[in-house]
Parts: sequence; C-alpha cells; structure tokens
Amino acid sequence: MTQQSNTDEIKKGLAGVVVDFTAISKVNPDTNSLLYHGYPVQELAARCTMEEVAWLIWNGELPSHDQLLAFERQERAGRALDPVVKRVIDELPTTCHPMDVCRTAASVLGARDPKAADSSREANLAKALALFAAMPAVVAYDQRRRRGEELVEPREDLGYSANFLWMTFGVEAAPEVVRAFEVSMILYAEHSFNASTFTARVVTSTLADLHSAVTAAIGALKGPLHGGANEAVMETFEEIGINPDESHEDAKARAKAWMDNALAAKKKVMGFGHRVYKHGDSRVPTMKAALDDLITYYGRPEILGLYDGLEQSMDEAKGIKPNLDYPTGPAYHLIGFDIPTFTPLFVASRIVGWTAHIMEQLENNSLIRPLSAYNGPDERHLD
Ligand SMILES: CC(=O)SCCNC(=O)CCNC(=O)[C@H](O)C(C)(C)COP(=O)(O)OP(=O)(O)OC[C@H]1O[C@@H](n2cnc3c(N)ncnc32)[C@H](O)[C@@H]1OP(=O)(O)O
Ligand SMILES: O=C([O-])CC(=O)C(=O)O
Repeated sequence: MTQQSNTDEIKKGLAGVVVDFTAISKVNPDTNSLLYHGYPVQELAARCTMEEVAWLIWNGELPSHDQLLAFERQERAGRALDPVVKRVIDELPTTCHPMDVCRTAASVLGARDPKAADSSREANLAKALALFAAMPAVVAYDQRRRRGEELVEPREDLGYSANFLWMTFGVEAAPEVVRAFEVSMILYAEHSFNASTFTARVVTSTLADLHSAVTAAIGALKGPLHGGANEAVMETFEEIGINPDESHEDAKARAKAWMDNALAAKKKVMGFGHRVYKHGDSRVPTMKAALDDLITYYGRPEILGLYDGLEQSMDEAKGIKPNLDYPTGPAYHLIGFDIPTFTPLFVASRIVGWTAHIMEQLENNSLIRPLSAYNGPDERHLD
C-alpha cells in the first residue's frame, strides 16, 4: 500500500473547509447566531410568515405588500397533489420510508415539468416555488394513506402552515399549533453549506437540473446524522417510555437514567451535537419556546420532563448541546405527526434553502470536484 499524498492535507468530512461564498445565510458559532440575508432568524420566526421567509431566502429582500400577495396567490394555486404523483405514491408500499416517497415525488415532478431542463434564474424560481407549494400535499397525503385515510384537498383561504396541517389532519389546527409549526418551518428553511445543501450544490455544479439536485438533497437529508435525527429523537423518547400521566420530575429522572446508561455504553444520541455549533444551536431557544407553548397547549408536562432529563444529563456528562432536531421531534409528536413523517417536514421547509443555493451556485459556477489521496495497492499488472 502507498501513501503518496500528504495526508495532512486531508480534511475528513471537509471539517473546517471553506468551500465558497454564500449570501443566503450566515451561521456564526461564535456569536451563536443565524442570519437569513442579514436578518436574525429569531426575529423572522417571531414576526414573519413562512411565505415571507421563503421570498426573502430566494430574493434577498423581504417582499413588499403587493409582492407578497402575488406570491401567496401563486403558492396557493400550486398546492393540489399532482394526479400522476398521487398515482405513483399509491403504488409505493407503505413499508417504504416517507422520505423515499418525498424523493420519488420530487423526481416525478421534475420528469413532468416542461421547463425542467431550463436552468435560467426565472425558470428555476418558478420551479422552486412549484416544489415549495407541492411538497406539503405529498407529505400530508403519504401520512394519511398509511393511516387508511383519504386525500384532503388544500384550502386557498389558509396560509402555508395552516394549510399543511389541514391537509394532514383534515381539521383546522388551533392558532397556537399553527404558530409553533410555522416557527419550525422558518427555522428549518436554510442553514448554509450543510450536507444536503452541499449535495444540491455538487449536483448543480455539473449543470444538472434543479429537480435532480433537490432529489439528491432529499437523499442526503434522510440520514440520522442530518435530518433523520428528528425522528431518532422521538424514537429515543418512545424507548424511554411516554406516559401522559407521569409528572415532569418522574419523567425527567427516568430520562436522566436512560442517558447515563446510553453514554456509559458509548452510544451516540441523536439530536445532540453539531458540526459547526459547539456551544449550542442558534435555533434551539426559539424552537424550545415553541415546544413549551405546545406542551402547555396539550397539557403534557411529562414530555418536558423527558426533554429536560436528556438535555441535562448530556450537558453534565459531555457538555454537548441539543441541535434543532431535538425540540422539533417532540413538537411534531405533540402536533400529531407520525414519527416517519418528521424528516419529510424538514424537506418541505428546506426546499427553500436548497433551491436558493442551486440558483446561487449557477450564478458563479465551478464544477465541484475535490482530490483524494490514493492508499490502494502500488501499480501492478495482469500476469
Ligand atoms: C439539523 C441537523 O442536521 S443537526 C445534526 C443532527 N444530527 C444529529 O443529531 C446526530 C447526532 N450528532 C452527531 O452525530 C454529531 O454531533 C454530528 C455528526 C452532528 C457532528 O459531528 P462532528 O462535528 O463530526 O463531531 P463528532 O461526531 O466527531 O463528535 C465529536 C465528539 O463528540 C461526541 N459526540 C458528538 N455528538 C454526539 C452525540 N449526539 N452523542 C454522543 N456523543 C456525541 C463524539 O462521540 C465525539 O467524541 P470523541 O471525541 O470522544 O470521539
Ligand atoms: O448545518 C448543518 O450541518 C446541519 C443543520 O443544522 C442544518 O442543516 O440545519
């Protein structure tokens, strides 16, 4: 075996490597902040709708009143489940993961889009908006069919988040629930060069089309080290055991004992840690406040007990803080989503960030093609 290259040059996982500029978001682990085009995400989550934030991420500025109205009209007109996508979903086994359904739906939508191969900014913006409008129906219908329920048609009188919940559950959600869900959508929308966004940029750098890049990004988001962690968090809560009659303190004590055992067994506990933030994820306090509101609304203090117990034990033992997937897991559970639907919810939101990065990559493209250090056999020949 040879080690021909200077292995000091290898940056495993590209950790610490700055790959390119982006004007879309700034993740600053030192100040524990996240800005979308300069605006702190906490302010956006408190004061804006998901539609306004999507517009901001794509266009670099918040929309004017008229721009927002026109955008909302377009988004509302694109919400119905495409009949071909529905037929394809109906053919998929319910044993497949809902992320497989999202990935397939994005691919089918690309194959059916007459402008799929047009990579002008104008066409890509239209495709981004169409995907953003279409994905909630895919996610909602997939959860419903798995429960043996019929498709619920979208409502044009509801905002993005309220309609998403309407299509999933077939009832109008309370304003408290809509708001907490909307906060999660805003926080998930964009996060610089994370693994799935980078995947989308790599695919785009070959000049492949937007739907190919989004389909690949969905694949990257599925893994439990990235988006799949929000499902794993709730699986942990279920493994510990959820008992709605339990007190906060009892649930917390059981969660602490579980975490101590898990760490003693050197387990990696999903929902904790981050490649960039080492002192806590900038989005967690905002999402934790939304989770607190849901806990109050549903009267479920034991969920907070489990949350606090795991967080406290992890902090005491290793000083590792929760990431955004930690509070979203129990929040989505309380709202009524099935665990395998959690990462598809992340997809529905992150489509905004992925497509913004696809357009930015194309504005100043260079094929992404790093080098590798060869450590296979020396040159040899057939006898
Ligand atoms: C929205 C998002 O995608 S946020 C990320 C969601 N992913 C998760 O929650 C998965 C769980 N977390 C992890 O696997 C990691 O923290 C990652 C992959 C997110 C970041 O990892 P990296 O920056 O590569 O750090 P790495 O995995 O090398 O961990 C550094 C140390 O902290 C430990 N550590 C990190 N995260 C965790 C965790 N969740 N549980 C237990 N230990 C952990 C590692 O075991 C390692 O310890 P060691 O130095 O004694 O070996
Ligand atoms: O930035 C990352 O590596 C992962 C993350 O938090 C995200 O994509 O939201």
